[in-house]
Amino acid sequence: FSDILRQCCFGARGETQQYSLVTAEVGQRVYPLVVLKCLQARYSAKVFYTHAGCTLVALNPFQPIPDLYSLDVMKEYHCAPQPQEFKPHIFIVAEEAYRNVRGQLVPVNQSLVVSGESGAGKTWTSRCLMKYYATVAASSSVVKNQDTVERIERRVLDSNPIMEAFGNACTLRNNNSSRFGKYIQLQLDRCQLLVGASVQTYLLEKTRVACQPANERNFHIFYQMTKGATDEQRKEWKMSHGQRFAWLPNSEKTVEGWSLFLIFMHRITFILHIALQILAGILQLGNVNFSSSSDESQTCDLEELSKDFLQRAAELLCVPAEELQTCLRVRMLKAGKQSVLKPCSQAECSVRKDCLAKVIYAQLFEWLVTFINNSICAEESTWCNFIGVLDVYGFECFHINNLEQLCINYANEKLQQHFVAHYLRAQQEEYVSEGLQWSFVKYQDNQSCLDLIEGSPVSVFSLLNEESRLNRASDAKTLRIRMEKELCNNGNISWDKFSKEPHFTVAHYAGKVNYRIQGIVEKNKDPVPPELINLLQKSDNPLLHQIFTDKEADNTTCKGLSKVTVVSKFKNSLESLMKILHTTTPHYTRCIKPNPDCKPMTFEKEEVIMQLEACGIVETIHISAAGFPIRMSPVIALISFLDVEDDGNENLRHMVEKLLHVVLRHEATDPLHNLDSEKHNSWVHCGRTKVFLTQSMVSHLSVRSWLVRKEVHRWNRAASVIQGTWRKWRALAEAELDDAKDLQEDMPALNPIIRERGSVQLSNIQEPVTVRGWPMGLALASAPSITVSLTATGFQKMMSVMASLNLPSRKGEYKVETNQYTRGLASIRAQPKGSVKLHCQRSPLLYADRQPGKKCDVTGFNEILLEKTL
Ligand SMILES: Nc1ncnc2c1ncn2[C@@H]1O[C@H](COP(=O)(O)OP(=O)(O)OP(=O)(O)O)[C@@H](O)[C@H]1O
Repeated sequence: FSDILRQCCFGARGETQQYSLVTAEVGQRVYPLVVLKCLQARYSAKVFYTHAGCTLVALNPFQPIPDLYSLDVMKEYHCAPQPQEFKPHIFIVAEEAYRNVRGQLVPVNQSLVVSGESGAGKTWTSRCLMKYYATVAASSSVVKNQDTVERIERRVLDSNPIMEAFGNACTLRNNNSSRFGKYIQLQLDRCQLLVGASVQTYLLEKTRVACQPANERNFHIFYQMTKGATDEQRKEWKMSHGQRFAWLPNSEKTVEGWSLFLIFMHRITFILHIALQILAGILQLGNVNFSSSSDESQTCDLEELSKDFLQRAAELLCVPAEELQTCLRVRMLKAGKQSVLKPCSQAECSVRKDCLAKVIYAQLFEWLVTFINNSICAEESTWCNFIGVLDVYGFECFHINNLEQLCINYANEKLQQHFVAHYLRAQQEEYVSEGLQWSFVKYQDNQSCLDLIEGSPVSVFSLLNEESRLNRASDAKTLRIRMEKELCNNGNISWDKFSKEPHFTVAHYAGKVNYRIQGIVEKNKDPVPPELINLLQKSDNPLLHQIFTDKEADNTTCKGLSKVTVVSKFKNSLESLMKILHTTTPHYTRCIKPNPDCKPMTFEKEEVIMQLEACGIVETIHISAAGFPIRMSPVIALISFLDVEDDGNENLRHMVEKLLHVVLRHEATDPLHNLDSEKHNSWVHCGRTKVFLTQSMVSHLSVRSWLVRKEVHRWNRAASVIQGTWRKWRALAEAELDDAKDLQEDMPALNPIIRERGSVQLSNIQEPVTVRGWPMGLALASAPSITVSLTATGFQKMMSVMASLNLPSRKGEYKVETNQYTRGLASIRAQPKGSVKLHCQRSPLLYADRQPGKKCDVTGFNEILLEKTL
């Protein structure tokens, strides 16, 4: 957590290693809010990337940001000796992974996990990463082949628009939404040059082919085809002029990826032409409608216009029209070894038509991925390492959630578990390297939720599969009762018995989600009538014939479509993905969508906080808080806690530890006074380079004399921890100029903080504020606006310090010359009714409504440093 705020406040990782955020007396609830505020402040300052521990948070600006991803910026990050000291950027993640490969650190292979909800910027981020590698890992010595062989980097990048055309669609949440997950493996040779790539896809939303949610669209490729077809192609695709397609709603909108499609059409190979012909067949199929039949024993008739559409579909799919019609209208029932033909109802005909379109599209997409892989994948002997980019759907929770959401959220649970394990390990490693004797109490992970979904012997998946195997229509209520009975021991599942629609609720790490049971088994079976497969296998279209015949040999897909359920297939592919992830060094990027309407520069807090929870940032904070969330260098600890300077004493850290305990024990008014020292020992640890404090220590420190009731910036925390008093502060303030010089010598380390000030926001430090001179001064110097409540006495003391500084005064007015750190001219002026204002030429510094006997508010108390140095 300290990392988060360190980054939130100061931008670059590592830059202010020795400082940490200390939020005193804040419950865990407050942490995400602090993160939220920081992200908001950074967003409004047009800073879109923020490091949060081992994660990069990427806020979507929803507008092009000039020069943020330019070639020069890429080079800058690539060539920097310490890129992590630059402003947070996706290129830091990219470069870090690349350097890991170059350094051959084990595990050498890397995974860049990009997640977030729809429209958050995953695809954009993945593209940036790929462009980065295509640039920095490009071979400069391929010139010899350049004329004949397309450079591999280009080919990898060019495959993107093709995949997006087939797999992306315009949805309510994103005009260019990827309707599948993907893991792109960038293959590097011994010299870490990009020599190839391969793509693995997950869970294509094939239902979209035949059924588009209201106000959404079908896959881009269909619109690109209908808009871009030449007369010749129209003829080839049997599209009449101005023909409307039932499966292409909202055709009037602009077509995504249009210009890229034109390029694609130029380069298209013969086989892709054939693929487009199949797609044209699907479109014609979508216009086929059946009328209802009054007699169940009779087949449904085709509507008049549909005859022509069916004929065209059959021709494009290269299957006999008669057979196609029969397959759609008649189903085959098996009774033992006998088969019986039964006419389908109108609704069943429609389901079969949709099913045909879906199975063709899904298989075609799979074929396309293989086709692309064949063109970009390097020979195994030529590459030795890889960097994988995983672009997956984020956690989803809609009003109605179906099997698709269950699969997506299950994948997210898996990734979250992987992330938490990695994060815990990283934390643990840091403690070990710092020499801390401490081990994590087993963290409450999400294993029980995963057990609920995929575990054995009984789980949601196992029950769904059992139900799917039964040769009968499934009944939602019965399934719900069964689930309730079998899964009642798992605390992650619950039911609302009074709900009209049978459903179950899963408590995911990111929140509870209700899943509808109605239709879930059918979706899981995803049945494809064998008649349809037989028909496609007989197709004269070479591609269609090939993909469906090949699939027959592959028992897990086509033939097995009736056997291998959706959840089993998904679970298997996810398991292989996890296996790969486990063998790589992961890097996490969480994309956040700052508003649901994709408006530029609009930050809606509720939206963001939900996503912070869903992407596991909140969880990370909790894990961090379970360890030592506060870290500071011994120097700063000394400066902050005691009046000790870093004199190079080799036992510095022991001294700090000792002194810290002394301070803690001798604070008479502090409740820590009554606590045994054993406990103290577990709260403060001095590592090799940093002092570590636990969260509980922060809470205790904050209880009374160091009471800090709201979110407080780390500097104030340091200041309030200080044992000093106004008197001491005054003494310091009165010290000779030498003292000020000493201070200035110590300043270089702190200067960056002062320079970086601007994102610090504080409110309400309650009395008594124990200011012991310059750390507080620095704290204040680094904050542009702080509200501090002081007692009237405290205020008077401050005034007397002012007076003791011999500030030139006129009647009721003090003038203060500021020093190099504060710059500007300040003055304290008596205000009517006893209030006092401190003015500064550069910014209003201090405002106090002085109400004798009551607390006063002092606003903009940010440049007190000047008193000290004066
Ligand atoms: N860094 C960025 N700078 C400018 N615009 C961006 C950036 N990231 C995202 N966008 C904008 O946001 C839109 C949505 O982003 P993107 O398609 O990457 O989302 P996604 O997370 O992949 O969504 P989905 O899951 O629906 O595919 C992009 O089309 C682009 O206009």
